[in-house]
Amino acid sequence: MSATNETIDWSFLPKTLDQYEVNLESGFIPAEEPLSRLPNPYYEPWEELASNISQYLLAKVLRDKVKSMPVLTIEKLATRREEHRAYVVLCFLSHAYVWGLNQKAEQFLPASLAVPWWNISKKLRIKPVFTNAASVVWNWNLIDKNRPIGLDNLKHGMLFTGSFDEAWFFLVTVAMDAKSGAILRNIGKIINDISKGDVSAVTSGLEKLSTHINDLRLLLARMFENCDPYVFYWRMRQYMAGWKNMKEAGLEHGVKYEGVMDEADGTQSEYQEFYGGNAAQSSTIQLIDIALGVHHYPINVGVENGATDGNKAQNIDTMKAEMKAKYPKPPGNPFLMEMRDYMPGTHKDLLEDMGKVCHIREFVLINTDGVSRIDYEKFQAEIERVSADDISLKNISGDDLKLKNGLLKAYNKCISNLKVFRDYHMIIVKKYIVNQAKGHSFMGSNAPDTTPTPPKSATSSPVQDKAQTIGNASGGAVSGADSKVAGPKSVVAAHTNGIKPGKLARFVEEGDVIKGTGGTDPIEFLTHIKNETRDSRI
Ligand code: HEM
Repeated sequence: MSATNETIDWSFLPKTLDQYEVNLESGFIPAEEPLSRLPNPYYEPWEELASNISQYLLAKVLRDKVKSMPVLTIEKLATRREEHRAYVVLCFLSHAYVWGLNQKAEQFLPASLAVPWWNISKKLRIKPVFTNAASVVWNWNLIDKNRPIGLDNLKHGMLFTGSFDEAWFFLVTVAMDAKSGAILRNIGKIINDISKGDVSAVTSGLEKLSTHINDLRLLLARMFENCDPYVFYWRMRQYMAGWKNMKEAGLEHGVKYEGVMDEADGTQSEYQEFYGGNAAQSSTIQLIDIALGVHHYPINVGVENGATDGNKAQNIDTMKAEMKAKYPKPPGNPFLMEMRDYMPGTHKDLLEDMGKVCHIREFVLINTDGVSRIDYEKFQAEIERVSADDISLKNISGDDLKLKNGLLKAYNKCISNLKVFRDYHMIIVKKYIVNQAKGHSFMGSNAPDTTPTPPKSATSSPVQDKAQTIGNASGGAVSGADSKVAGPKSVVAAHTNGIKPGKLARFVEEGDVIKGTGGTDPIEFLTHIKNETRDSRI
């Protein structure tokens, strides 16, 4: 790996980048590709199931095979990469076991999966549930080992369904998370430049960061190329779901990890409830929020609510102050903060430590006094907090208006691009979840116009053809070329002709809340997060 950090002094962090298990090429994505099989034959029972997961699901024999599998120890895992591989395999097998294929959800996870999964998760300091680390961070391979990570050089790792759509969903996220190498490098450089008081260098660092954020959006837009919203919603998504607030899917109390003992009293542990896998567990976007000082609050305490009426604003100010005391560093929103427990422990450490030393926003606030249109007093507290930490961010740009304006513009461009990224993500959520659940848009042929249009092939995918057949068979519910459907009931009718939706993949009526795999009401939650991003412009 080429050393790209010659000019960056990382001593502002208490640990080395190696200790955080990040690198400056692919960031949170490991420098060395993950193992695609555990080398020790002792783990053959896991690997045998792993290499046949979709076939065993289809034949409905996976649960029996898991039940007859021995309980293996994790003590024979010899390296960190082996530990990662073990976690990935156990995540996929356990979620396949619990959710099944068109089967009732299973609330008891046998010891053969539960015990090693619990232990390896503890060792990696991550939740024993399917996460972004399992599907993305430790679950890819390179086609050509001499070329860098990119969508044209990635092979998928483990999958539940074995479909192109699922592979693409994970690989797009790998490619996005791999951008965190350049982002991290850039943030490190900006922190160095701040300590030198070099406004021009900070400005150019922020300009680069705005480009990186834009690159993330362009990658996200490529989701439509090979991941069909129909397949995503009706076929894949259920496997990523967790067991918190999952009563309607048959897991009212969560899942019991058989053979896992309560550490306090040595008895069988109780039902466990964990959120499912979702990209809010990607450390990359949190790193950007931290870098830019974009603070998020619990729903209804957002910055955008502060301006409405006097009393409300006062209450909100109090609540905001309380939340800031509880979560002083961005992102701050309790759900986003909790998602850090679903990241590899070392990545969580980096985000926490970075939050303590990254004061780009405060630097911009101080050095754009007089040219920004903000009410300066409103941000006094933020600046005071930094001073209280004994960090000097004195005004070094003096009266140079050109420098000040350049800095302001570069910072605000980062915020705008992050807001556009979140706008775009919201479009994805509507297409991939909301429209599917409401039966408004059956297929993935309608990508938004704002970004590269999906290739023609996406409009005549095998899935779409299948849907047309089904539609015709059930009385013409699917209306021809653009695959729009009349509404949920007609699509339910279509489904009874072969495709059987699981409990999680289901239609909802107008006004019903559709949950994300992370368990949020995604539209309310994501609107809130993106409005706070918008309001962070200065
Ligand atoms: C088909 C594609 C995707 C869908 C349907 C989707 C859906 C969602 C949903 C529903 C949430 C709310 C949390 C929950 O309850 O699950 C969420 C949050 C989030 N997603 Fe995605 N997502 C997709 C792809 C991605 C990708 C590729 C990324 C890139 C890293 C990403 C980044 C995020 C982030 C960072 C959040 C937390 C909110 C924020 O910070 O803006 N998502 N997503």
